[in-house]
This record gives sequence, structure tokens and C-alpha cells, in this order.
Amino acid sequence: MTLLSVKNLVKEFPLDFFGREKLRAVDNISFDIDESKIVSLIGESGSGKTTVGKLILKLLKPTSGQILFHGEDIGKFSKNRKEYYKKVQGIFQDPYSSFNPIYKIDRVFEVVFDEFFPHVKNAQRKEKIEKVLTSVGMNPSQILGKYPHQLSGGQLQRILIARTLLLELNILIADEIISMLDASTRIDILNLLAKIKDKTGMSVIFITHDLSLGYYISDESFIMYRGNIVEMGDTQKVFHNPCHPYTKMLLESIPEIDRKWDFREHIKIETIEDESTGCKYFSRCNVREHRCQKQIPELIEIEENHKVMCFKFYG
Ligand SMILES: Nc1ncnc2c1ncn2[C@@H]1O[C@H](COP(=O)(O)OP(=O)(O)OP(=O)(O)O)[C@@H](O)[C@H]1O
Repeated sequence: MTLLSVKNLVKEFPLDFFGREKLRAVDNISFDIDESKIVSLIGESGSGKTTVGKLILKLLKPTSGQILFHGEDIGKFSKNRKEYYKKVQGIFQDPYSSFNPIYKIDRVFEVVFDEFFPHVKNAQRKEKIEKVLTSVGMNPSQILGKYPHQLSGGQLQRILIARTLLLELNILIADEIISMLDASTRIDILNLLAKIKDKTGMSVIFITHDLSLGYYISDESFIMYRGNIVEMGDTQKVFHNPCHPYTKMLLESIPEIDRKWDFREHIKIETIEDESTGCKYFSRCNVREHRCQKQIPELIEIEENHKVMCFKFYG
């Protein structure tokens, strides 16, 4: 079942005071998120990943296009935001920023009850909080009553994940949530998300610049480049049969333990020329054709659940 449909979404930011110049951070993207799926949005810094997450979380308004949640335009939830946020929530890179340092950890749970379930009595709240903490592998007696600075980044991210379990979410936007954590804690958090997905049917939009993490965790991968999704589909297909030159370049850039760094293997990065009428990857592309400078290719399906935005695949 489709939970979320993004249709021709565009977000522009004004670059000057009068808004005469604009930056198109998200450029006409469309995708669906089905139930119980982990979907990675992967791309380099500035490709528009976080902006997509913020648009879905209604923290920004789209310039044009639509986001449908269970078939309803999310703009319609403006009067009833709580209904939407009961089902769609986000967790961000820096866990410390989600906690107020002067309050004990317990408060992040209390806020959820006060906001969404004010009728729930204290004893029942405590029971539920302990249950969700236990289900993310934490011992409530060692966590509750502590202040944020007394816990590690990994523990705080786990607590934020536990908090979402109070809500029975449909969609969690996880924006670089493990980039501040060490390698083993990262894997623990990824496994936890996968476990919650399997158990509850929640879907996760996992935003990352790290291809290996995207590969490890996701059912589907969307590769973003300067506001466009240039390749998307089943993660196995995108990673084992990469078709867009940008996806190929990203995959070739992943360091491997038995391969020494050799700059000659890597594609040189040219300065980005103004290619406003054509493909945004034109100036970096090693398979470019004349038409790429003038026209923008559409995403076309090259096999089931695998699309690419490149003229090379046009018939
Ligand atoms: N509020 C804003 N005002 C103006 N420009 C913005 C704003 N937010 C984002 N941008 C610009 O939009 C583009 C996309 O930014 P975004 O944060 O979505 O990228 P990202 O792929 O998430 O990058 P990162 O991985 O570094 O967070 C960038 O060029 C950024 O500078």
C-alpha cells in the first residue's frame, strides 16, 4: 500500500532580498513510499535531501507540486497538524539539539503524551515509556531521571527512536541520524530501525550522503544530484547495475580495504558550467552527448523498479 506520494515537487529558495534570483533546491521530483519500506535518499552535500525531508515534514512549503499522505494533500493537514505528526515524524543528525539540556530525559516522552495523548494517566505513561525504552534495547532504570549530557549520542538517538514508538508512526524521516556516531553504534541503530520496520510496518526515509549505509539498510534507493533524482529503484538493482554516470562515479569512489587510493581511477571533477537548458550533470559527465547540453532527460524505466535520468538509455 502506498503511504506517501510525491508528485512533481519543486522547492526554490530566494537568493536575493527581492527574490529575483532563486535556487532550485528540489527540482521536479516524484516518488512513492510504500508501507514497511526503508528508502534511502542518497546524494552529496547540497543535493536537496534535507529539503525533501523538510517538505514532507511540513517544515517548508513547496513552490509547486504535491505531497499526498494516504492520498490526501498534506496541505490539508494545516488545520490539524497533530493528526499528521501522529503519523509522520523526523529525527535529525545532532541528537543533542532535540533535548533541552536543563530537563531530564523523561521530558521528551512527557511532551509526546501532553501533545498527543493528554488523557493518559501518569502510571500508564510510565508503563508505556518503560516498554518503548525496553524495546529499543535500553534499561529504563538506567536512562530515566538522567540529563542529556549524561548520555552518549547513540543512547540519545535510541531514546528519540523510542519516543517515535509511542506514536505508532507510518513514516519516520531519519536525516543523517547516525553520521555523528561511531561505526558499531551506527550498525546498532540501523538494525534497530530495520527491526521496527519489520515489527510495526513503519516506513523510513533514510537521508544519507553515505552510499554504503544506504546499501546496508534500504529496500529502495533514490540517488539525488542538484535537486533531481537521477536514478531510483530497488537497492540491489541500483547498486549492482548502476546506470547513471553520477551513480557510477559515486560507487567507484567508495574506499575499499584491499584497494589503495589511486587518483587516476577517479573521475576528475570539473567546474560546473551554466547548463541551465540541459542536464545538470553535463559538465561532470564522461559519457555526455551533444543533446545533453540542451535538453533535460526524463526518468525512464530501464527494468522493473529501476529508473534512470540519462539520454544513454533512450531508445
Ligand atoms: N532555507 C534556505 N535558504 C536558502 N537556501 C537553502 C535553504 N535551505 C537549503 N538551501 C540550499 O538548498 C540546497 C539543498 O540543500 P539541502 O540542505 O537540502 O541539501 P542536502 O543534500 O541535504 O545537503 P547536506 O547533506 O549538506 O545537508 C543547498 O544549495 C542549500 O544551500
